[in-house]
Amino acid sequence: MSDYELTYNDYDSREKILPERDKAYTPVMEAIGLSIEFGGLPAVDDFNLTVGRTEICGLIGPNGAGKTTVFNLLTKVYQPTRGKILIDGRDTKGMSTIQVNRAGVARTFQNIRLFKNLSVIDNVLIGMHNHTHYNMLTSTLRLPKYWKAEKAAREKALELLSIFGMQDQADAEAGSLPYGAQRRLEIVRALATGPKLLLLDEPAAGMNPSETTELMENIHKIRDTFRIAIMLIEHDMSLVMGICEGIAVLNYGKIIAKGTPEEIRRNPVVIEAYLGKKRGEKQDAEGQ
Ligand SMILES: Nc1ncnc2c1ncn2[C@@H]1O[C@H](COP(=O)(O)OP(=O)(O)OP(=O)(O)O)[C@@H](O)[C@H]1O
Repeated sequence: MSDYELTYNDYDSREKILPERDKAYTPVMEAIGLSIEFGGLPAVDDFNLTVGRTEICGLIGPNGAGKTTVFNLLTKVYQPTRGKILIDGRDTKGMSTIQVNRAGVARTFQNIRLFKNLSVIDNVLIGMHNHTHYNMLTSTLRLPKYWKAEKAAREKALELLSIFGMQDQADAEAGSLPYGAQRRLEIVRALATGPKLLLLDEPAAGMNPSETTELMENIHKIRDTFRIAIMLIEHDMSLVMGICEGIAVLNYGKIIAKGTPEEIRRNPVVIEAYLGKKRGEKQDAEGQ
């Protein structure tokens, strides 16, 4: 048995890759023995992962490995067959997608899901409204408290848009934005829900290299400004290796390695299962 096999799912070893600064705090997310089956086939199998409060963590693996399913479990789109998820130390068993969002988990999707006919700022305000507190009467009668809350929400939305330099596009129709800007808007909308853990599903998909570099800077900026954790699924290895502090590698629903970018890069199991497969795919393509 190799060293890697010994440590895959060893609970204590999961703490070892947390950034030093996060070790004294309750992890923002702990998945323990998380599993889900579809039609008797495991899509995610005994998934164990701890994410530190301010960590940028990558989830990588070949197509169909189970990465998006993990995000769907963390956001309660699916309930697990076995195992549990703690958010900020709190068991999320039985929570709905809205409840887990209120508990601090927000996400973006592989395929952009904006309200394309609404303005940029309205898309952000929708994210915020889950968390705006005034009663039906205040809202229906447009009482002063309503206008005060709306003004504060608008100011906050503009501030969030300014992270990506998008405040001047606030009134543009979301669907009219270029592709990269729509992806950035999705991140702003997720941030508007005030998450402790932001899940980004392939944030760099379809972006050109300069947009990707800018995105990497912005992911850092978001983490540093809001002091939150970010977990991302990404096929762009330069982005993953460039910004993630901890990386987990999935293959056929199982974690086959966890470690720092450097550890992952030289892990023979990963090279075989993931990078090796890519090389094989490339050879197939070249052979055609
Ligand atoms: N609702 C579902 N019903 C049946 N099977 C599902 C369902 N959701 C996911 N799966 C299966 O679970 C497995 C993992 O899929 P998933 O989309 O999580 O992979 P992935 O790693 O995100 O892949 P990619 O990188 O291509 O997005 C696949 O075999 C998929 O067909």
